[in-house]
Amino acid sequence: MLVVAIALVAADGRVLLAQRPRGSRHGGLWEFPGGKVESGERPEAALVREVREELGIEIDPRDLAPVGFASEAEAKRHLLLLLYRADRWVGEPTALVADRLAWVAVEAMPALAMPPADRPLVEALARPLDRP
Ligand SMILES: Nc1nc2c([nH]c(=O)n2[C@H]2C[C@H](O)[C@@H](COP(=O)(O)OP(=O)(O)OP(=O)(O)O)O2)c(=O)[nH]1
Repeated sequence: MLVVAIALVAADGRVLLAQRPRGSRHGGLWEFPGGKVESGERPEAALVREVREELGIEIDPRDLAPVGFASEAEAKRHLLLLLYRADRWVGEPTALVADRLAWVAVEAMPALAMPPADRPLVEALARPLDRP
């Protein structure tokens, strides 16, 4: 299963997380907005579609930069999760699907309940901030 997700980075460095609806798989956990890539769909096009559906914002695919990926064995399938980042978008993100949204400092993410695959991605996101 190929999933694409986005780290929307605000001017103050905080990143948008979405809380998965209670009752769904991983319900209540905080994640990067995104979703499954459909058959024959370009990953970047899937991400542009997902943020439109879930957040009501528009992103130019040229503003998507790769951060890293996670490869995670699940019970009945294998999850390949690609994380991109974007510093530019049009519109104000709205919780159209998630229970709620929050702008979170990357340093605060390890304390949040997130799906296991997201842990290495949070580290990848934090890495550029470690540089002098
Ligand atoms: N969008 C997103 N999905 C994530 C993250 N981490 C993680 O393990 N996932 C998993 C949860 C879901 O199984 C899948 C995302 O697909 P989706 O959001 O379209 O899935 P869905 O609710 O339909 O869930 P399901 O069919 O797997 O039950 O990737 C993340 O940071 N962002």
